[in-house]
Amino acid sequence: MAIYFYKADQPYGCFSNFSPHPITINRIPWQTVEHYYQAHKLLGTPDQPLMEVIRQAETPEQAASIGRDRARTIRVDWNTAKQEVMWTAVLTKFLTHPDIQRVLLETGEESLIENSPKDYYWGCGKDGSGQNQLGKMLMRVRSYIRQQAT
Ligand SMILES: Nc1c(N[C@@H]2O[C@H](COP(=O)(O)O)[C@@H](O)[C@H]2O)[nH]c(=O)[nH]c1=O
Repeated sequence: MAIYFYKADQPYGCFSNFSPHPITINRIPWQTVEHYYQAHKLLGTPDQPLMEVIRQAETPEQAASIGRDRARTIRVDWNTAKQEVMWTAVLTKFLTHPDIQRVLLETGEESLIENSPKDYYWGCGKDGSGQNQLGKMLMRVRSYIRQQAT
C-alpha cells in the first residue's frame, strides 16, 4: 500500500519538508529542509542577503512565503539546481535524525507519495497526475541509506 504524506502534523509527517527536524550543512544550521530549500532559490542573485532572512524565519511556512514571493528574481538555473539542493537537504535530514531514519527504513519498498493538492512537481497534485519528485527522492534516500549500511 502506497504511503501518502503531506502536512507535518499528519501521518508520516516526518517526511514533510516542513517537519521540525533541523539540519546543518557546511556548518550552517537550518531549522527545516524547507528553510534550506527556499533560501537556495536566491543563491548568487542580487537578493542573496535575503537567504539569511529565510534562514531565520520563525516557521517553514514563513520561509516558504518569502521564497515564493514573485517580487524576487530567483536564480536562473533553479529548475535544474533544485533537485540537488533538495537531495542534499533531505539526505542530511535522514542521516541526522535516527528516529525518522527508522520510520523511513521501516516503510520497506512501499511507494511514498507527497499528497500535495497544489504541487505537481514535488507532489502528486490534486488529481494524482503530478510527478511526486519528493516521494521519489525519499525512496532514493531510503535506498542510499540501506546501501551505506551494507
Ligand atoms: N509540505 C508542504 C508543502 N510542500 C513543499 O513545498 C515545497 C515546494 O515549494 P515551491 O518550490 O516553492 O513550490 C516542497 O518542499 C514541497 O515538499 N507546501 C506547503 O505549502 N505546505 C506544506 O505543508
